Amino acid sequence: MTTHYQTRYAASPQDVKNYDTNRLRDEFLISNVMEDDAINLVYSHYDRFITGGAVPVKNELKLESIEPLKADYFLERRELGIINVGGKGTVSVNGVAYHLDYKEALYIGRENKDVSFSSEDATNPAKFYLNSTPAHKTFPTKKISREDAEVVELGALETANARTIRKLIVNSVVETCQVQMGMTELKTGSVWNTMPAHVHDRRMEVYFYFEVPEDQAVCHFMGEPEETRHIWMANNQAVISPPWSIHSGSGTSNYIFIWGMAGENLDYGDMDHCKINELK
Ligand SMILES: O=C[C@H](O)[C@@H](O)CC(=O)C(=O)O
Ligand SMILES: [Zn+2]
Repeated sequence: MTTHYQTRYAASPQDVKNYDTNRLRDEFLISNVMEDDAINLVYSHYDRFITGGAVPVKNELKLESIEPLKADYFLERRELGIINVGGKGTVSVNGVAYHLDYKEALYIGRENKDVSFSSEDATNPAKFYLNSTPAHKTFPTKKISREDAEVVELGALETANARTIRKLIVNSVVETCQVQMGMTELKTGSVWNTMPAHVHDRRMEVYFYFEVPEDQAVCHFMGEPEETRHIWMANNQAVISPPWSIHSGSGTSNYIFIWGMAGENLDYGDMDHCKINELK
């Protein structure tokens, strides 16, 4: 068995107010995303968004359906976004090979039966980060290289939030039903992401932190703007952000993270910003 999955249910902000540290982590933190020779998946009831990782080392890994989908194959009614955060690797889609270098992305449309993952070099395996959402239509599979990304510079060194946003799987770059993904890289000396924070009640979001140095951590903030909580996170961990929650982090060093979203619209800019001095 190389595929493991967990189910996470959706929670009301009224309930989450009462969660202690462990309960908050059990509901929202995804601690084991990347495991050698395994596909690890978390099926969230927020927009039925699946977060996962595939790390082929000795063997090629096949994307298999999981029980909650009640589908003959994984992408029967779903689409999939992938970003490689490891060594060079290949995603094969119905026999067509897509080579993904570090930080390159692939969008796979609905109804592709055979998807498998392999690494070029077992000593430096590919680490495929996966986000999948229900899809009503089949859009073409497309590789998105670093040059294809829409790039935005945000923040400033003075406020420790200077960062580069690379929109990889967004509707100006590739057609999707609902999944959107991109990558945000903090400049050296900058530690704050998504500050000023925002919410978008129309979409849930998942953050996956990587390139966090071994002895450092990211303190991720969640919750309604007037009722925030924090989750300390290590390298290669993901966190689910409910639609009603802010999603913003501060690291003890700089780091990179992948954001993935799904929900009501595909409008990246549709955010309700919070005033920094009004956060509680
Ligand atoms: O809804 C959009 C997402 O939260 C991220 O793209 C925000 C982000 O990467 C940042 O500001 O650092
Ligand atoms: Zn957001």
